[in-house]
Amino acid sequence: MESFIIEGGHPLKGTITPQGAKNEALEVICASILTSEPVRIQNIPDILDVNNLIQLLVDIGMKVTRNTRHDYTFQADHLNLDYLGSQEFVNKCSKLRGSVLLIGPLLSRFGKATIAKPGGDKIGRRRLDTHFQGFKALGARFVYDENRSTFEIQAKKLKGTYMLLGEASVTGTANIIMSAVLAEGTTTIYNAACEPYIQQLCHLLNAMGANISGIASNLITVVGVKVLHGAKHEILPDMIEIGSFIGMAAMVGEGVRIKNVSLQNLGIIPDTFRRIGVKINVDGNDLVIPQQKHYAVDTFLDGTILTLSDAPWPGLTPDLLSVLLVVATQARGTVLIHQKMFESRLFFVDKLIDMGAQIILCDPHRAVVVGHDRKRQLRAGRMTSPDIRAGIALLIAAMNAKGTSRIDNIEQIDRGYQNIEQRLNHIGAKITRVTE
Ligand SMILES: CC(=O)N[C@H]1[C@@H](OP(=O)(O)OP(=O)(O)OC[C@H]2O[C@@H](n3ccc(=O)[nH]c3=O)[C@H](O)[C@@H]2O)O[C@H](CO)[C@@H](O)[C@@H]1O
Ligand SMILES: C=C(OP(=O)(O)O)C(=O)O
Repeated sequence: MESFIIEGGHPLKGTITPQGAKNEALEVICASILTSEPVRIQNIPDILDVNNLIQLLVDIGMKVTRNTRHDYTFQADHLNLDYLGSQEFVNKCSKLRGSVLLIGPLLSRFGKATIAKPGGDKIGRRRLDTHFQGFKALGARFVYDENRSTFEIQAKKLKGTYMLLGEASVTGTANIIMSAVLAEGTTTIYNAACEPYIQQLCHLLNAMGANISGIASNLITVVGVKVLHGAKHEILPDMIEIGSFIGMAAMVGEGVRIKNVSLQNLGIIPDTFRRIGVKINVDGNDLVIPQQKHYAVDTFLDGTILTLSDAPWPGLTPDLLSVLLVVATQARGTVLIHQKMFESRLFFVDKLIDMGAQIILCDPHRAVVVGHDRKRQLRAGRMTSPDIRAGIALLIAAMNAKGTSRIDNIEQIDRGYQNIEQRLNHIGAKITRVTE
């Protein structure tokens, strides 16, 4: 097991470039299953979750060529679907959430798939109902295999239909779109998720010959086609990593430039940081976060306490609330963080309270943060990373704290942040990776 040792109090200064987006990578890599021709994908982040998914695809028989570190070609001309029946496949799926994204393309192209319990952050209930709803509406049948705790899913021919999703599930929408592209007739998906991850998936699928419209809205229309072909695609910068960098630049920065952020795809993220007082200057496609002695949390127009809550896109992504929360601990003012989607994502605030932050955890979904306005520095501590975003939030707290902190279970952080200690050390941090 690896840990980070963090010497607090070293400011960040300089330029940092975001990696490609984890959640988009998981979707578009899986889309390559839909054709026997080569699909080339650039800007793939070199992170645990993505590498585990690529390994899973290799195990199924995908030909994978690594052109350069972040540039791959995938070709699914001879897949070994028998592997889906192995226990090894089930075990590997349980390591990452993204494994659930294999189902749509396999069902679509080969008429069968296995639904094994996916892994991912333990941040509360993570239902797959929306995925099932979509597959069922398209005509798939499910058989539960008690021995393996999997669902075997089959469909001779998927048929397009209208569906109104129970909730705007991100991976659910991706799966349904990938099932519908080769189905017979037209599929209309209402209450679809429309994150940039989904938009990018649709652009790739259209480049492969699919017929998808309504991209970026919650009403997606997919007219089925007979066959898809190869294409080339570039993954967007990771908006969650960009948000994490904005947070650390505000709290421990002395002037940080975040390069090539693709501003138009960040949605409400920059303005949300501005609401807790963070100054963000836009310079072309870069964001520049100046050093700020103090930053003050806004109030609502009527003077009441600001609430930041998550919502399906274009609302605020839940994946940045932990970072916003930690940044608020040194702001002037008070903010209520309301994590609506997940019920176990705020418990990490106990660690921040141990470090001296003023936080009231009202219930599993809501925490009130009363900022110190930098009058009291956080204390160093020993902690463990419960999930990927709490992990990065604790890392930010540790960089800000007085003394040396330790974060265990950093595999959680490595799932989504590429060489994070090297990249942060390059701009001034003092973080060491230790193995124990
Ligand atoms: C690999 C991947 O892409 N993971 C992302 C994806 O996970 P994932 O696709 O697994 O998450 P879903 O969008 O399915 O749902 C997330 C949770 O929110 C709830 N829910 C969802 C939609 C809604 O309108 N209301 C609601 O309450 C669901 O019941 C579930 O508990 O989307 C999540 C929500 O943005 C992100 O945190 C994850 O980083
Ligand atoms: C929750 C997340 O990841 P996953 O869905 O892979 O668990 C995340 O990226 O914040």
